[in-house]
Parts: sequence; structure tokens; C-alpha cells
Amino acid sequence: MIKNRNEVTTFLNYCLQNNNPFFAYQLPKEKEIHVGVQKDADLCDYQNLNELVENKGFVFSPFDTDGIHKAWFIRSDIDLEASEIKTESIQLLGNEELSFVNSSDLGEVFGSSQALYYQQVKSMIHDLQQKALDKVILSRIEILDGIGRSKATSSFLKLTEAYDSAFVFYVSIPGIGTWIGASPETLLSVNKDKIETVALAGTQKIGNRLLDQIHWEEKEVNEQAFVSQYIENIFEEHQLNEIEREGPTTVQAGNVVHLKTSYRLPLKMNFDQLSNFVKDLHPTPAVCGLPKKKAISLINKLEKHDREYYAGYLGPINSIKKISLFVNLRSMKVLENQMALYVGGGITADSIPEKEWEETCLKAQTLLNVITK
Ligand SMILES: C=C(O[C@H]1C=CC=C(C(=O)O)[C@@H]1O)C(=O)O
Repeated sequence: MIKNRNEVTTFLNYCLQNNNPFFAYQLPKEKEIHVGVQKDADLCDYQNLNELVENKGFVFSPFDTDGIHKAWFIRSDIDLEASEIKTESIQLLGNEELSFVNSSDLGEVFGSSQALYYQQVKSMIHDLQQKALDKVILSRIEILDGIGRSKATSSFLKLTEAYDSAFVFYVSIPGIGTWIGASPETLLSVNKDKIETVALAGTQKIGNRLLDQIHWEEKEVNEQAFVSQYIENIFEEHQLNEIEREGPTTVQAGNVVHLKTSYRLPLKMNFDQLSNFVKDLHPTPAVCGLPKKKAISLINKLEKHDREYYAGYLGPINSIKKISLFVNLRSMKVLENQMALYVGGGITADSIPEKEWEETCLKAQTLLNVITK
């Protein structure tokens, strides 16, 4: 547990109440929490990552980049490690209370019933067979009552303590939304001269087993192979080579395990090329489906809720040599007196509705087990 937990809580709560756009995150396998705050309320949206060259901050992109939600960039005017935060750190923010016009970020969201979810899975299986789709991710929202905005900061801190192999995040953009999560999935990481990405899919409860005791069924192996194949095709389209591939191996994410293939390659792209690469990569079939366009329209047709930023991507950007983008998964949107947990899973022609429902419950537990304690 961090030593100055009270000071960090006070600081982040102040940012939230004062309507400062801000972010806080802990990278996988790092113990430090990084905090960035924008001092004014002038929000900056972007279309392509290369528009952010020379900027230091945090990106927050929706699932559907062609839809109604914009991709945002939070400038880090104040850049702190959580361990440096003291009571006086609030003074760094200045005295001005920031205001914003739109308050739709705290509004109602649509939680799916089990009956509706079963109906959607069945209808999706039918469409998968008819329309020659390989895989589509169906998601739902689980509403957690009684824990809302006042518990946002403590929920985030609990997640940083529980999950050191995830990207644990807390991001707030007034009028757009406040989100918290512990993502197991890297979209793209650039560190000095190396790029990394992963193909993650397939889910099982770990139970009391060790990782090498996990056996994967054909359905999950195929589901993950669709993601790997898609990523490898994008490498090819962008003429990227010297790719080191590792896996698929079994990895743990809280109470569940997934199959993961890791990719490493040298950074030989400029910011424009990297930006196009991310544009093509997102959304991968780990959150969308194959073929991509058909999957997006099936998702839009069947899901009754708006995914907004769930299954989008987010993370810090410092320079072309230091970028860490993760998929917005195992996450929740903070409402006034509720949390909206977004969970999804890959549906193929072989899916069984009851098993798919169970899988989404397990994924929701990764957050519930920690924040409701
Ligand atoms: C879409 C989600 O997980 C993805 C990542 C890993 C395994 C998945 C699966 O087994 O379906 C999903 O593709 C989610 O957690 O909401």
C-alpha cells in the first residue's frame, strides 16, 4: 500500500471535484502510480495520433472512432509520481474552479438482463453463420449500485494494490466521463527502439490451478488465432518485419486466464506511420470481430447500450519513443451513485449462451472482487 494514501486520495478527489481533466495510472509490473493533471478545462480532441507529436499527456479513444464519441488528449501540465504528493500539492492546481457545460457523463446507462444477453448471443450465432463472420465480441453492462463518484479514487487505489500485472487506470474528462479499470491488454507500447503488441483472447476461470495445468479447447484456440492472424496481417500491410513472436502462452488476469501471443519489433516508423498503424490495429478482434466492418455493424445492430470508451484505447504518450496504449477493458464508467461495469466476450458459431454469460460474470468479478471489499 502507498504510504501517502490519504494525501493521494485528497489530491485526486480535489481534481475530480474541481473538474480538472486528469489521469492516474500504474503500468504493468511497475509499482509507481503516475499522475497527470490539466490545469484548464480546454479539451483537446484528435483524429490521428500524429497530431499529438511534441505533446506530453494521455490519450483516451472510443471503441468506434468513426462514431459520435471523440478521441481526447489530456495535457499533463502537472506531472507527478503519487509518492511525491503531499497535502500542499493541491496548490499546484491554482484557485480557479473549472466549469464545464455538458454533464451527460453522469447520466443513465443501459444494463443488459441475462434474458436479453442470451437472446443477443443466439441472434449473433445465427448472423455469424449466415453472414460468414468468424467472430464478434458481444458486450454488456453490469450496474453496481451504491458505489459511485465518491468511491472512485479509493476504487482505483484498491485496483493498483490488487493488480500489478495489469494497466490500472483512472481517467476523468469533465462532460465526457470518468473511467477506472485494470486492463490486461496492451494495444501498442513503444519503449526506446522497440514496439510491442499482443494478441489476447480466450478466457477461463483459473480456480486453484497453476498456469501450466490449464488446457484450452479448440474454440478458444481458434478465437485467439483470429486475433494473431489479424495482427500479423496488419504487420504485413505496413511492411513491418524483423518481428519476434512469442506464444501463445497462458497468462493470468485476476481470477481468469487468457491465451496471449506477444510481438516485438524494432521501431522503424516515423510518427505518421505509427499513427496509421494504430489506426489500422484498433479495434482488434479481441474487442470487435472479423471481418472488422461487418463486426462493427453487427455490434451496433445488436447491443442496446453505447460502448462509448469501453473497448477503446487509452494511455500515456510522451514522445515517439515512449508510448503505452492499452485496450479499455475490465473497466467501469463512474456515475453519480453507481458504477457501470463493461464486460464482453468473443462469440463464434460454436458459442453456448450460458457459457458466454458465465464468462462475462467472471470478467466482472476481476473488478468486483477488489472494489466491493
Ligand atoms: C472483451 C473483453 O475481453 C477480451 C480480452 C480477452 C479475452 C476475451 C475473450 O475471451 O473473449 C476478449 O476478447 C472484456 O474483458 O470485456
